[in-house]
Amino acid sequence: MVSLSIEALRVTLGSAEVLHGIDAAIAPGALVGVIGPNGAGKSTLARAITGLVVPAAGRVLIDGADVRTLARAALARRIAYLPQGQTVHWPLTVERLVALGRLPHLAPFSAVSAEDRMAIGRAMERADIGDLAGRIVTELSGGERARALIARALAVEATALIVDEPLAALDPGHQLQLMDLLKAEAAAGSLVIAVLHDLAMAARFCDRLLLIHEGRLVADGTPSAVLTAENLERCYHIRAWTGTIEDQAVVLPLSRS
Ligand SMILES: Nc1ncnc2c1ncn2[C@@H]1O[C@H](COP(=O)(O)OP(=O)(O)OP(=O)(O)O)[C@@H](O)[C@H]1O
Repeated sequence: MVSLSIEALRVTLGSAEVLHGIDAAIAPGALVGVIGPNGAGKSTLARAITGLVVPAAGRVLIDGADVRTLARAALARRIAYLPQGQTVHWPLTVERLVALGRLPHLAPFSAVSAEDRMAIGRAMERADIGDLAGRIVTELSGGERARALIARALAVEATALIVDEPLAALDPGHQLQLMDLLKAEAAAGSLVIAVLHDLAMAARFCDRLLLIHEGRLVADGTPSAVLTAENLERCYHIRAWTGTIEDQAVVLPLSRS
């Protein structure tokens, strides 16, 4: 069972320290949301977990191994990562793009196997993009492209999945579908972390929220424990209505405070 441990993590970008000592242990089975205002350090945390930024201090362990010591391909097989606002510059078909998710599994110059093709098919089905398979990625709408990129991350079939603001380009139906999918991935035993701006989606779907503010983890717990009036005021400077509708948690930002 995959496990992730973030220990006293400090990250400096340019001349400024952006993360000031984050500690968290994350296990599979729960959908973990990372929330916080713009510039809080959420993407930097996601990048540090995936070994893309070097900590100034502290470390990130996956299954007890420091991510900085793992070879890129080995790490890419363990952690699938969908960065924020990713674009595609090459006129690939959607199916070819999704197939790129299998790269960490391929030996140099080897062909895609039957197992890879099955993983590609599963990913396309889960992201609901079967009808886009032959389309050229650069000719897709923003939301269609976002779903194709999600499928590429799913095609890795890694034990951990980290997605950074995956809802931005999606319509409400596909937002709900993606959150259902992330929840199902977690329930099936994956370690799933989603950086989210949508507090309503975070409240409704996530089992645990990490609230980052000015580079510090200021709250860590269930949505109702984290999305308190005090935390929303302190970190987002907003007042919000929180409650339940049809047994679903709802957070509705009302005004700036
Ligand atoms: N390459 C860089 N060099 C210097 N500072 C950077 C760099 N990248 C990010 N930062 C700064 O680090 C801080 C954290 O950025 P980060 O992208 O992690 O925030 P975030 O919480 O993901 O924000 P958002 O919600 O706006 O995406 C910000 O103040 C940002 O300006």
